[in-house]
Amino acid sequence: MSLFTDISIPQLNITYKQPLGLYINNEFVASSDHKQIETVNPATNTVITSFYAASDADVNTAVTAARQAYEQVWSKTSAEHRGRLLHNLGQLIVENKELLAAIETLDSGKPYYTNALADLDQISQLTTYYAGAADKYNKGQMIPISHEKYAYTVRSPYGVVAQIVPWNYPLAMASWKIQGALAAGNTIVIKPAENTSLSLLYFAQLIEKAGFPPGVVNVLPGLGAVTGSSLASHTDVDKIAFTGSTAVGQKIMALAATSNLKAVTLECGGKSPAVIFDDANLDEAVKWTTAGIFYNSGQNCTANSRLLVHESVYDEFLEKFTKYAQEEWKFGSSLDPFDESCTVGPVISKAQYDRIQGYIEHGKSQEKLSSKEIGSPVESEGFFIPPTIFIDVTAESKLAQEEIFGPVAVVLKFKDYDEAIALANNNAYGLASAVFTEDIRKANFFARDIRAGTVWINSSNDEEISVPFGGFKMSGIGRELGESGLEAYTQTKAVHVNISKL
Ligand SMILES: NC(=O)C1=CN([C@@H]2O[C@H](COP(=O)(O)OP(=O)(O)OC[C@H]3O[C@@H](n4cnc5c(N)ncnc54)[C@H](O)[C@@H]3O)[C@@H](O)[C@H]2O)C=CC1
Ligand code: BAL
Repeated sequence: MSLFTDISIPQLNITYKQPLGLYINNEFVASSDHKQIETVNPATNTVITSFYAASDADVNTAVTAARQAYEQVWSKTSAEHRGRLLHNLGQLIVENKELLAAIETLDSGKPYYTNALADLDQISQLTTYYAGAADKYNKGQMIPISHEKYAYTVRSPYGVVAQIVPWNYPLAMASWKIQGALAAGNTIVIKPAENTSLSLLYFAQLIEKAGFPPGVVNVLPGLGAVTGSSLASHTDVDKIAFTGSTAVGQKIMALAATSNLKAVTLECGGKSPAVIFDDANLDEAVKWTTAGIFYNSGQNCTANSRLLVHESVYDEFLEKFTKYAQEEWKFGSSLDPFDESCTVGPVISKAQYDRIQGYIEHGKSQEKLSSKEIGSPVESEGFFIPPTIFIDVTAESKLAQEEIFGPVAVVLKFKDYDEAIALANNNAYGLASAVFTEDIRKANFFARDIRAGTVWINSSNDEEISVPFGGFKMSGIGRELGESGLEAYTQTKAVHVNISKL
């Protein structure tokens, strides 16, 4: 199989050259065993192309390249220069914005105009942030001890870091990891999700163009259980950062522990509550929470998939929510994510489609829950699931406890603050939360009492790249974005300086 292929996207009148190889030492190569993975367009369930899948041997080759690059070049590169190369990368991202977004839509099914272009805007913003941060945040401390001794600390990069990312925000999740790790002075081996590798493979070409030396960033598409596991257990990888399901995060943490006790950052699953109190601005709450569950077809780890509503406004909220969602969150006229009217695309795969439909069927047939289909089911080869809400759900419901990761929310009722916070915390996850109230004390009591890594007050899912992101409980370990995105890729070295004369 060739290392490149031409791909056409007629909806945007684009034809481009798609890399299909592993990206090691700033060049594309075939996998050692020539194994390949097919990637499918989720809107049509048709094969787009196949690309090479990295073997254990390829992982070792890439890690060796990253190690040599770190020891011989990158560890001797100034923070100012790292920032300058990231600035170059940011300019190339802007120049390639529309094409990168189009590849993302083709491969993941996310709507081009409302989602993919917005992902690229976030990527540009965070690249600029880390380009500027590289020579500013990695400072240590000077610690005077005595007349004849002082100490200082240094924020050292880990060295070679492995990164594994999911399919819901392919290039954004990769950029959350790559840009911070580079700014902090590490070299990288990153594995995209097998069902959405095309955008990162195209993006890899920008690495060399931006001036990064060979081996600084290596991109290894491949199967999670093969390439991913190999990275997690490799003894010459100093740190691994993962975004994806909690179940896989636990496997990775175990491999990290038993291999070489490498450092770990885990961004895992969520079942985030949005709590609407009786004094909430309901129109605002509806606007934010419909986006909070239906944006990206609900494939959002911080999706507010549990709606907890005070009993006195429950019926009014449900009526407003349903009406607004029917108007704003829909497949569009042609079931095409490239259509400007599309705000809800297909879910990523047949496997995810079946998994989500399983939850919907369970809710209806096993738990006899009432549901409202915001949109109508469609006849399509694609994996389109209409936005759905289940009402009058109890805390013990399978649909209230487990992550569905699709355009499906559950609505629960509460009578007072204590019941609301108890319901909100009654879950194994703790990634994010939202609260809607006009009472500043109640809002801050909630922010204090909720066990979640992110709290949105009178909004939902409006991320900021300068604000730390990560979860409590089974939602993960560590933080990304903002200064955390640099701290996560450095470790502190303490130097004691004795100037006494014995
Ligand atoms: N906290 C966060 O920021 C995010 C969390 N997620 C969570 O991820 C899940 C959905 O994404 P998926 O891609 O299905 O997750 P997943 O865990 O199946 O896959 C994520 C990545 O892990 C890799 N992988 C799979 N098995 C592996 C193994 N045994 N060893 C090493 N790597 C392996 C996959 O190839 C992929 O690149 C949901 O639970 C979602 O909430 C997704 C995106 C962001
Ligand atoms: N919204 C970005 C975190 C995620 O991947 O879902």
